[in-house]
Formats: sequence, structure tokens, C-alpha cells
Amino acid sequence: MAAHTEQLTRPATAVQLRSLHRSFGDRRILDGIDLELPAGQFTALLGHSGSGKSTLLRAIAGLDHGVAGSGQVAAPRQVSVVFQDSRLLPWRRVLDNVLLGLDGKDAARRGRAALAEVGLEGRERAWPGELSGGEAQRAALARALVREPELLLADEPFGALDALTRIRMHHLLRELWERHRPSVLLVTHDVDEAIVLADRVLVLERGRIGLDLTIDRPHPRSYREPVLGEYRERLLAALGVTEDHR
Ligand SMILES: Nc1ncnc2c1ncn2[C@@H]1O[C@H](COP(=O)(O)OP(=O)(O)OP(=O)(O)O)[C@@H](O)[C@H]1O
Repeated sequence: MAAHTEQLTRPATAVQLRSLHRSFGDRRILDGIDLELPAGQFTALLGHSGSGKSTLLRAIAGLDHGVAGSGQVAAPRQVSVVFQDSRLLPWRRVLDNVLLGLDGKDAARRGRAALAEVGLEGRERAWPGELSGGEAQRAALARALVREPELLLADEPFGALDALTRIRMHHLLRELWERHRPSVLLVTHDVDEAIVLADRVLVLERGRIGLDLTIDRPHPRSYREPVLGEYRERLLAALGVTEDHR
């Protein structure tokens, strides 16, 4: 059985993984991961398709009960997860989706404020089917943020969006992070997305963290900054992408 997720006692550290293993049948996906994510850090996780990024994220979220494995996972109690699709319930209006499971007199006001923060003021009573892909992901972000998570786990949240919407969402996510300062772990297959958004980029490789890179550049960053090219080269090399493959 997978290890139980417990609350960390050291608030300076958001996530602590010790010797994390996960397997499906006889295929070992995560092979002894040791990792610490400091509180409030924006981290991206890269890796080839099938390298185990989502498996790692689900282990941190405590969403992998029944998966074979061992090791320790410590993570905050307040965790929100955003996926590639918004997972809004189609039969509930946007605000009701954001508020799902929230109690308290203040909940509706907080939900409206969260929707305003992601640029969806006035769409509270819309049905999810009336939203564009980008708007639906905005609503998913509002639903995540209204819970004031200490840790935001995002599994390719912009993977299904067009290039322009994606860039707008990058700005939004970074802005929201600056305002709320949760720890973020963003799973992506997009090297540029990782470099522009995150202050630390991890590469998952053969079940381990193959590269742990600090991106020490001020924000906002542009894709075209030449200095980011050096980080890109290092990450692409870690992913095994050489000039010949581009
Ligand atoms: N429930 C499952 N049962 C069996 N195998 C699984 C299961 N979930 C994932 N796997 C396998 O584990 C490996 C890692 O999957 P995972 O989804 O974590 O990779 P990923 O890096 O997120 O991939 P992608 O970038 O394509 O989303 C894959 O080979 C996948 O087929």
C-alpha cells in the first residue's frame, strides 16, 4: 500500500518526500525519490511522457490509495489540485462549482472574490458549458484558491489551451502566486512554461529527480530573454533532446 500522507510539523517545508517508491505491476515508476519543497516556492516538474510526473503529484496529493509503493510523504493539510481539464460539474453554475464543499456564511463572498481575481466577475451564474477552455481553467483556479491552499498542485493545467490563452494564464498564475504565496508544484511537458514561471525546475528521469535547477532570474520573464536560453539548453539536455532531435 502507498504511504499515508501526513501533516508536516516544520512549516518552512511544504513537502517532504523520503525514499518514495511507486509501481504499477512490476513496473517501477518512482524509484526512491527524496525531495523537499520549501514553503512558498514555485516549482515546475518536467519529464518525458510516462516518466511518472502525475504519479508523483498524486502521491503528494494523497490521491493514490491502493497504488503499490513505499516511502514517506509529508504535505500540508490544505492542498488544492488543478488538472488539465477543469473538472467543473456541468450541472452546477460557475459560482456553485467554486463553492463546492465550502461552508460558512462568508463562503459566497469569498467565491465571488476568487472569481473576480481570475477575471470571471459577472460569470458567477454561467453554466460551465458556456465557458471557453481558458475561462473554465480560470474557474478551476478560483475553486483551488478559494480554499487558501498551502500547496497548489497543478497537473498540466494549460496543456489543452491555445498558445495565446496559455500565455495569459501564465501571467495570471504567477500573479495569483505572488498575491497568495502557496507552494506550487506545476507539472508540465513544456520547458519554456517551466522556465518562465518557476523558480526551481525538476526533471524526473528513470524514477528519480535527474536535475534540480534553480532559475535565478527576476519576474516577469519573457520567453525571448537570451539568458533563459542557457536554462533551456540544460533542461533539454537533461530530457535527452539534442540539436539533432529538434
Ligand atoms: N493506474 C495505472 N495503472 C497502470 N499503469 C499506470 C497507471 N497510472 C499510470 N500508469 C503508468 O505509469 C507510468 C507513469 O504515468 P504518469 O501518468 O505518472 O506519467 P506522466 O509523466 O504524467 O505522463 P504524461 O506526461 O504522458 O502525462 C506510465 O507508463 C503509465 O502508463
